[in-house]
Amino acid sequence: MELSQSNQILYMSLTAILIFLLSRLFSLFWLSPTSSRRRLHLNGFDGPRPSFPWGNLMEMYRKVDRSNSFGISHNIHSTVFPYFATWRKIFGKVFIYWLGTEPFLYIAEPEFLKKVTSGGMGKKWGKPNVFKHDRKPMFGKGLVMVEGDDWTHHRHIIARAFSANNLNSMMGKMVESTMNMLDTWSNRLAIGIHEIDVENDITKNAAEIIAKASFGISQENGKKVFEKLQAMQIMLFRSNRLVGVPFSKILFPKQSYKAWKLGKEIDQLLLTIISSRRENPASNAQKDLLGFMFAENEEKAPTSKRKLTSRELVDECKTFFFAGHETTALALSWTLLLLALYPEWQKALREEIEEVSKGEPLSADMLVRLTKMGWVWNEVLRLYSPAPNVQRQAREDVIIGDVVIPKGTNMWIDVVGMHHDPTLWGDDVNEFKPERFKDNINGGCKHRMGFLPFGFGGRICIGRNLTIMEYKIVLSLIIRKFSLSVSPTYIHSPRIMLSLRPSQGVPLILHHL
Ligand code: HEM
Repeated sequence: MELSQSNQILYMSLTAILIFLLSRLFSLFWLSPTSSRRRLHLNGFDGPRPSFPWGNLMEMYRKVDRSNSFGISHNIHSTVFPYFATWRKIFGKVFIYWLGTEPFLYIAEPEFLKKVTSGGMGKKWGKPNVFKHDRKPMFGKGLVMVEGDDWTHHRHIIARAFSANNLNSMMGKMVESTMNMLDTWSNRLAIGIHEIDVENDITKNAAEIIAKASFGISQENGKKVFEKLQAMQIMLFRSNRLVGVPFSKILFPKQSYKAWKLGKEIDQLLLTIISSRRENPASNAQKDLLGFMFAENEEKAPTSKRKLTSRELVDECKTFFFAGHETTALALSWTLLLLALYPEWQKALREEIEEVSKGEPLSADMLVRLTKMGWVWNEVLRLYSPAPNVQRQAREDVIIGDVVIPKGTNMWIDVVGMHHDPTLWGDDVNEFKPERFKDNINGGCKHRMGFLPFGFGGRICIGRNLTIMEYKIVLSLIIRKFSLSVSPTYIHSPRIMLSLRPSQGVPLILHHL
């Protein structure tokens, strides 16, 4: 009798817990998104109808033929974002769509973007939590992800580590890695292989450069970190995550476990590098970002100021690797393709390099004088922006006049959409015309927030000086030595895989000059 009574109590308690959990889940994943949707709708934001629990993901993942069978067109927006292109025709340049149960405010209208983010509004936006979870193995609590006072503190220390002097001291590492890549290209040419998938090699080279620049790979542990970071990159890249869908991680347990395990190994190795540098201050003086952050952290920061912990330094090293190498490699790969397509620009840049360097090795001062290369850089970032979108999430209600963007709403800025918008750039928007940047740093865009390859506001990319330096060095070394033309096997198939990639590689035909 007593036993059955205690069984009954246990049964009732379990039922109560289950009902409580189910109602919490119901409220979190159904009631709360539904009420957000109603609020957004009342504030005039329309958009495609979401379904539970996918939101609009099913329409977004629908297969479309993305290859451009009619030759190479730079009019890529409807190829890379077919769903946005369709919804824009119906709902305009600002609307709401859903990733799972997460509302996203789509923006391809720079004036609207300015209104909701400028002045005091900037502080109301953070980074979307939904991506923080998804990208944790890559960025941890590095600069890309932190917010508030933590962000100010990290940004301050890291910005100083990225000073012009520090960056200049890294030039040698960039030249060294690139020369090794070019030697392998020469060897292939010597045995009659002229077709090279430059994207593949450029990405490996950029990964090596950023690893050297971030934490050094001359020692065993550095090399291991580099290899594991590359393995993680490939794995995360292959994983098809259902961002925003509740519990979607449990659908991919093997990948999640592998990413977690690799992440732990990388952390451990980086922690070992950091402790060995702490214990041996002589090796601390290494000219890489970790060394520079150490210097800022340990020596220059007043003792009263909080320092970056070893754990935070680990996350920053991973952040530099993931935020820095693929983006730079893509800018270079798209550039090589465009220079192969437009030999007159290849020639112009080659002449400029010779004029500036007079055959001498490049110095930091010479890089600044490669102005035409600067126009090409901007034009490539405009047409094929490696970072195709910028995101934020409202940390509190954002009120502009009568319109309220409720706390928790994510913002998705369609950079590709704005960079290809004829109302902002004119009828030649889809043409490769580097000279549009000749007398205008905004390339003649009618709105200063219409050209955003590096994001905007306080969170603008911290690595942009490093990346342009690497770009100019690698590109100069390549076009000084080789002529480039497009291989008949090239298929123009730009695709979004986190970044904007040539999904079938960039096979080019190379010849020694
Ligand atoms: C062509 C190359 C690159 C492109 C197109 C690019 C683009 C971007 C964009 C769009 C953002 C987001 C800005 C925002 O949210 O408003 C960003 C942030 C960031 N980038 Fe880059 N990036 C490049 C190279 C690099 C490199 C080489 C590094 C480091 C070595 C780097 C490190 C970062 C970091 C740490 C952030 C976060 C900044 C913050 O939140 O304060 N990036 N980048």
